[in-house]
Parts: sequence; C-alpha cells; structure tokens
Amino acid sequence: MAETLTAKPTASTVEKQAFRDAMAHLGSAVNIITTDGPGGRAGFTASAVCSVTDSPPTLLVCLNRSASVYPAFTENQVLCVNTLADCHESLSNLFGGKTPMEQRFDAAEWSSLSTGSPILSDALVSFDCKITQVTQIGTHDILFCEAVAITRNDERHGLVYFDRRYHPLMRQSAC
Ligand SMILES: NC(=O)C1=CN([C@@H]2O[C@H](COP(=O)(O)OP(=O)(O)OC[C@H]3O[C@@H](n4cnc5c(N)ncnc54)[C@H](O)[C@@H]3O)[C@@H](O)[C@H]2O)C=CC1
Ligand SMILES: Cc1cc2nc3c(=O)[nH]c(=O)nc-3n(C[C@H](O)[C@H](O)[C@H](O)COP(=O)(O)O)c2cc1C
Repeated sequence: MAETLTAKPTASTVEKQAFRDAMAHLGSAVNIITTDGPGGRAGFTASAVCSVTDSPPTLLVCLNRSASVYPAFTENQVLCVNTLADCHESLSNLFGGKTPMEQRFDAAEWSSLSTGSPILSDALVSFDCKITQVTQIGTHDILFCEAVAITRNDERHGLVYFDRRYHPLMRQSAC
C-alpha cells in the first residue's frame, strides 16, 4: 500500500531558470518510465531517476503532477524504469511530451515481465517495479519503487542527457 507524505514548501532565493540552467550541467541516464493496469497504459521520459537502497532494491522516480500520464501512474501503482541505449534518442523525444500515447508505444517493441508494465525490448536495463511510497515536493511526486524483476542487456552502449542534448556513452571494449 503506497503512503503519501507532503513536505512544507520553503522560500528559495534561487530563480527557477537559474536552477534549470545549473541542473543542465548534470549528466544523467535517460529512462522511459512505463505503466499499465486499470489506469491505462502510459509512459514518459525521465532523467530524475536514482538508486535509493538495495535492501529492499529501490529506485526513485520524480514525476510532475501536471503531466498527462500522472493519473495512470497513480492508479496503477506499478511501473517499469526502462533505461535507454544510444539508439533511443528519437524514442526519448517521443515520450518527452505532447505526443499521443498510442503513437509513443507504436514506435518500439514491448513485452511484459511481472507487474504488466511495458518492458522496452532493447533497453539497456529494465526495472519492473511496484510503487511502495510517494512523497510530494513542490510540483513533483517522488515515487519510491521496489524492483520485483530486472532484465539487462550487457552489450549495448548507453545514452546520457547533458547540456540539454543526448550523448552516446560507450562501453570500454575488452583489450
Ligand atoms: N525533473 C523533471 O521534471 C524534468 C523535466 N524536463 C522537461 O523536459 C523538457 C526539456 O528539458 P531540457 O531541454 O533539459 O530544458 P530545461 O531548461 O527545461 O531543463 C534543464 C534541466 O533542469 C531540470 N528541470 C527541468 N524542468 C524541471 C522541472 N520541472 N523540475 C525539476 N527539474 C527540472 C532538468 O535537470 C533539466 O535537464 C522541459 O519541458 C523540462 O521541464 C527535463 C528534465 C527533467
Ligand atoms: C530528457 C527529458 C527528461 C525528462 N525528465 C523528466 C523527469 O524526470 N520527470 C518528469 O516529470 N518529467 C520529465 N520530462 C518531461 C516528461 O517526459 C513529459 O512531461 C511527459 O512526457 C509528459 O508529457 P505530457 O504531459 O505531454 O504527456 C523529461 C523530458 C525529457 C525530454
């Protein structure tokens, strides 16, 4: 059962744009977060994803409550974190907003594992999760997600979002 905590807003002296300009200096993995269930199938691109603890194996995902996908995630209480490979730049942009949901999913191959959330076939790694806790901060919900199944692709190169652009991240080849 998910629990919702609400943090008190605090006054900040840092302007929103200055914060975003600063955040653009942090490189991050790019992920497509998917869900399916009674709330319907939905997915969005997220860079705000992080490992929390390995016991129980938990990630966090930050989701803007104004996103069109928000009600589906809230109702389904399950999701999959699909971390993108170097070939997924256009897929990332499709799931990055404004495109109708069917068109987003039509652009790739999907399967399912344990929770029924869509697993991207050629993702670098997919964490199939149940949402265990939700904390509200400002415009976003932080979804704490316990992994119940994982699939990995150990051959593909990675994708990094840095300076508002995508960059391939090459694996060290064996020497
Ligand atoms: N955490 C989030 O909600 C993120 C949202 N986005 C959204 O994707 C679109 C494209 O983003 P960019 O080209 O990187 O330009 P941008 O100038 O809007 O964002 C620069 C950086 O600021 C951070 N950021 C942006 N919007 C944020 C938000 N609402 N809350 C917290 N952090 C945020 C992210 O680290 C982002 O890479 C924008 O609409 C942006 O709002 C992008 C990255 C993270
Ligand atoms: C590279 C990139 C990273 C993003 N990261 C996040 C994120 O971590 N959290 C979030 O709520 N939205 C993030 N977004 C924006 C969502 O993908 C977008 O709001 C979502 O697809 C919903 O759009 P919609 O309301 O038009 O459906 C990101 C967008 C891009 C392009």
